[in-house]
Amino acid sequence: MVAFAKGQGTGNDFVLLVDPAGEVSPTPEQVAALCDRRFGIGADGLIVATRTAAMPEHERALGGGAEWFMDYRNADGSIAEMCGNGIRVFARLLEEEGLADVRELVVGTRAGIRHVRAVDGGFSADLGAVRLGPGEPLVRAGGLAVARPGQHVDVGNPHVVVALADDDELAALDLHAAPEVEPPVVGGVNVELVVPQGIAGGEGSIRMRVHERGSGETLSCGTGAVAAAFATRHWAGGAPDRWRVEVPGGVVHVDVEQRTDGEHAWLTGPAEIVFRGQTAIL
Ligand SMILES: N[C@@H](CCC[C@H](N)C(=O)O)C(=O)O
Repeated sequence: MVAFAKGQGTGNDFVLLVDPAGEVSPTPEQVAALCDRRFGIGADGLIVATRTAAMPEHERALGGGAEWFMDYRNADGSIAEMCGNGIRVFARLLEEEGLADVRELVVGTRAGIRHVRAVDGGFSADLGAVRLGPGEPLVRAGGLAVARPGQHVDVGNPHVVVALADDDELAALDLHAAPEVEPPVVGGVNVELVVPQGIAGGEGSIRMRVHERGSGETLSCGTGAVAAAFATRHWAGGAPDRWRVEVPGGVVHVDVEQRTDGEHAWLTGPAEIVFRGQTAIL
């Protein structure tokens, strides 16, 4: 039996393992079994907390500086570079286990080093330089009569953001099947469907639903909220720098920070561990 924790951030939920020495190495089939909502624990993804020193290839690529590595898998067992909600839940787990000082935490990920800070009610994470991609993919989603143009956004992992006309159109979407993106993105893509709600007092507001690569429709996606904020800000002409993103599971905030390597996104939101147990799946 292996000890696990279950955590969530705005309803994006994760099975978490603490595996300091990197001994567990779950197979894709085991990840899918853990995340299965009927036969397993149930989650949108698996997060394994491992000491970076136990993962020499990642330690070399990151160049040191991060004691802990967040190894992220989607619910279907596929590997993802980054998880914006997951990194806050990861920080909460390390805090509760007494394994790190989370007032200022440095985390190794497949997308690079990420900085996380404890704030009132949750955590803020610098998700790095966000890049808008070229081209205008066409997206077909269940419930939309015609294909809509999208915006590629790289948040360390790939996203396509599509603007919808209004909240009724957002509510009527059927995201049981993955939206089709044309031309297709090799390796798959996360798709955010957004309705801009306006700008007031220097803060933009968006409502969003998401279909995550490897997990299906989820109640929230942190990197997706960042992608949605950056695409909407781009469509609005490059401002404002603070965004409120409402997802089915709650609200997160995105702040844009100008840095020498580009515009960084700070993602702020809640994170909690909801239960712990032992699993026979591993
Ligand atoms: N839910 C996450 C993103 C998880 C990875 C994503 N499904 C992918 O495959 O890139 C988030 O909060 O960012």
